[in-house]
Amino acid sequence: MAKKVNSHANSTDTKEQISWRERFAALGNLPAFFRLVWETSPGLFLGNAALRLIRAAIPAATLYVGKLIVDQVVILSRQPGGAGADDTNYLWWLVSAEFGLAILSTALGRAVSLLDGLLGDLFTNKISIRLMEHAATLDLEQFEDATFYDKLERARRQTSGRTVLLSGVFGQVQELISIGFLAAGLAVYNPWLLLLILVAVTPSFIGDNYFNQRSYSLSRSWTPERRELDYIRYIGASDETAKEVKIFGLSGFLIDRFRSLSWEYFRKNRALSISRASWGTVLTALGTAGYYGAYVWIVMRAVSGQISLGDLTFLAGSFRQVRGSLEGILLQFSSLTQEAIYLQDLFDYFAIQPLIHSPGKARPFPNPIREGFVFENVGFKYTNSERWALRNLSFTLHAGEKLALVGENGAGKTTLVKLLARLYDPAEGRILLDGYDLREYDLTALRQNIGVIFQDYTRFKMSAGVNIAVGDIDERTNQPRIETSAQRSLADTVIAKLAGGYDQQLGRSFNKGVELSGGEWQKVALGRAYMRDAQLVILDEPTAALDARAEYEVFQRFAKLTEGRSSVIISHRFSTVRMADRILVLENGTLLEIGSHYELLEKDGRYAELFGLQARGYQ
Ligand SMILES: Nc1ncnc2c1ncn2[C@@H]1O[C@H](COP(=O)(O)OP(=O)(O)OP(=O)(O)O)[C@@H](O)[C@H]1O
Repeated sequence: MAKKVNSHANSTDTKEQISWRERFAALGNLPAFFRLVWETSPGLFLGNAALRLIRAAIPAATLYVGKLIVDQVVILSRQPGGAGADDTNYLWWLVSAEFGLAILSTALGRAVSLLDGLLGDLFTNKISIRLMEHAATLDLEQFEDATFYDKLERARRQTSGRTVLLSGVFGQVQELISIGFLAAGLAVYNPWLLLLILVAVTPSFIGDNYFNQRSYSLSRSWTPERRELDYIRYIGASDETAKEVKIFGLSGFLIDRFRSLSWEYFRKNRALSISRASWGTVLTALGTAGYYGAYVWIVMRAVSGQISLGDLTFLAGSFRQVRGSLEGILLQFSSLTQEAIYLQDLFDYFAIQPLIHSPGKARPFPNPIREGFVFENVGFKYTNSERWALRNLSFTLHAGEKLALVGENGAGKTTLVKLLARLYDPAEGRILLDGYDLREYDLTALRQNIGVIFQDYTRFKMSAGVNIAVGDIDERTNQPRIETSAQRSLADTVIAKLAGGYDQQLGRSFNKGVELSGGEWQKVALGRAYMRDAQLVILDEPTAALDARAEYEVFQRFAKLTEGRSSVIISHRFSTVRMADRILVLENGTLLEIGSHYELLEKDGRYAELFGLQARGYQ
């Protein structure tokens, strides 16, 4: 599976240096990016573009009006005897026009930032939702892959940072149009001026590109460490870990780790920032020299009378603006390509496809299940592990049968359950349901028909009712059903004690949240198993935290309520296990023995040994 994940990876995944070709290639992500922005809000997108277009024309227009003003002033001042002072209508009209342009420019600037901000917020929400939607389609195995996590982390960072790219690209286009207007004016006087500008800004452009590339490489190569920093920050200051951090006195250890890791990153980043700032100063000075060279040329032409004073102000102003804008564009270009490369991470993440999915033409799920589940030589190995978690496993879980799984820690019990629910697919052999491979059935139907409560079930920091309703979330408003499920799992007595009843917020993270004890949480989580009419109910050590009386009662009820349905129970308590129709004993991922409690005792094998051990402990 890791191979599959990696095969989607961009080539930049494995190396930290990005070539120019890759930079330009990354720009290919822009159309897809703009499609996403467009889908976010066509209205805001169009409005933004239109306002920016108008704003792009303002600098050239302002400069031109300025030129007309200067020329007019010169004409009027040359009129004999101050006669010009009486003929100022045109002049004032020009001044008002320039004033109007200035006001318009500010207003448009504000409007554009407003639209940028709104569009950016909507876009961030949209990407966050897409991120979650996509995560929901992916395989559990993909989540357990460190490369995947790095990719997910980089993609997640895209959700907030992409608005920079948005206004960046829009700004670029606006600047380009602006330059077009101004350059046209310059070219009328002397096209060489344009060339001079290009030459003047090139050094700082190249320099900036170089440093952007290095900073991207640094940040990318530090993705795992950054994740670790986030993780340490979280466990160093979270309600879930506070207890152990205090008791074991872990804060010093955590802070030291955070300090050394973050300091190392800071050091590397600082070195880069300093050399970037120094080089930036030198290279920009070259650009400034180019500008003043051209300025001298323009001034000399004005002195020799070849151009008017108005022309001088227009040319000098245009030249300064074009240089500034061009420098901005070229600088932005390098950060734009960098942003576009970051975008690649986002699209890479969206491109990861789950390997576990429904077949094109799915077989209808049997209702009721007639024969049951048959494991045929099933073997499974976790991606990040060399060991077989399960191997050569063959047995049948008959329809309506109650099967208990027994085995030492790490024997493979939970793994077996995950294969039944198709959280993973076997690497070897196959699992049949009523004679057909599990992979031939619709995945959603399969999951709907299997209810699993895992030992590491999630304690959702939500209301008590929702914590039960997650067993069948579509029924979350079905209060009678939630309450019946709670009664069946003994959660009703827990909830009766809560001030807010079923609406009581659980966990301390949010306002007025109440924390439950381990056993109380377990009773609530167990309620999830009863929310749906699953044909196969699996409880993976569901009673480990329950007291003896509660456990006995839970299983009595469970046996009664799942009568006629198949169930799998994982437990280390033999008082529970012996209630099952058959018991499957696993050792190191292989089947050691299978049979009823009495059959296995008679056999006097591992089960009998373990049962004897526990029974003696109670004597
Ligand atoms: N996500 C995982 N990635 C890699 N290895 C795993 C993963 N989950 C489990 N394993 C390994 O697979 C083996 C079987 O684990 P499994 O959780 O199925 O055992 P178990 O019988 O349920 O144990 P326990 O009684 O402790 O719950 C163990 O060696 C474990 O280390």
